[in-house]
Amino acid sequence: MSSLAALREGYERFDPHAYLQNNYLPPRADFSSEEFVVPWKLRCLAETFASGEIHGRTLIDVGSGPTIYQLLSACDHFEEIVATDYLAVNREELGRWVRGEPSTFDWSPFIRHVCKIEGRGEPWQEKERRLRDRLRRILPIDVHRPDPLGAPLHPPADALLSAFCLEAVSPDRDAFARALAHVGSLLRPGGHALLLGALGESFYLAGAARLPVVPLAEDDVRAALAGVGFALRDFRSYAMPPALRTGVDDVDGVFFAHAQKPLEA
Ligand SMILES: Nc1ncnc2c1ncn2[C@@H]1O[C@@H](CSCCNC[C@@H]2Cc3ccc([N+](=O)[O-])cc3CN2)[C@@H](O)[C@H]1O
Repeated sequence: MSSLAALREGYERFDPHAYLQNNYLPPRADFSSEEFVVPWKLRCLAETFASGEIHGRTLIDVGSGPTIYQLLSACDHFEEIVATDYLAVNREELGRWVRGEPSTFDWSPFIRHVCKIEGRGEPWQEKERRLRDRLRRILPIDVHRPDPLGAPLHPPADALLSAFCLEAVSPDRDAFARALAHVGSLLRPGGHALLLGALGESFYLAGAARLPVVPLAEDDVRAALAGVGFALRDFRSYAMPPALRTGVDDVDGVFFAHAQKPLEA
């Protein structure tokens, strides 16, 4: 069986609720200190969007999984957010949240924290409403296809965001670089790409699923972005403290990269 086929089979056992518990409840989702990983991720995104430089009509989120936290600062700067994922169970989880259906994951601690660090005194319910209003499409995606959505995105995305997806669905660094090139084709020339991902991770758990991950070093991310011709604008990394090494994966750290697709193709 090819490594991609094995990955696809592994994802059939992916449990969104277990995944959310593993990564988006304490201890990792502890908002008491910026030393914890979730506040660090939210700050990277809030600070990047605070410049006002990144805005437009459409932002696409690649490999959204069952999470929306990654869109909380972005949603103020785009008319439409397009979420995507490979698994129907994740797309359905996102749809239930957008529709405000009961018994979906409680993202309010994340929304409150983002409103706090954005410092505009915005009631968190307004941010929640804005994201729900603007998250208008939830599409299937396969980053291993040259045309990940199966058809071009109209209009092309003005910005692309992807959190913890590409390294978790690529058997090796070359596949990671190819997936980046594929998703980069969804972004208009001059558009901004924001990537969050795992460093040094070789596996993670999501219920019955144990998924392989290509362990990346910072330079692998930089090289992949250079390889697709994107200009690196910002690169930050976070070292996972022992208290957050809970056994749900073997992540050494997290990276945040802000890059820009050149105007001329
Ligand atoms: N071919 C495909 N194309 C696109 N998406 C695909 C494809 N196959 C699966 N997918 C889709 O991609 C997946 C995205 S979730 C990937 C999880 N990444 C690893 C996990 C995440 C995580 C989160 C937070 C923190 N932290 O410290 O804060 C650490 C870590 C490290 N462990 C999943 O939604 C699947 O459904």
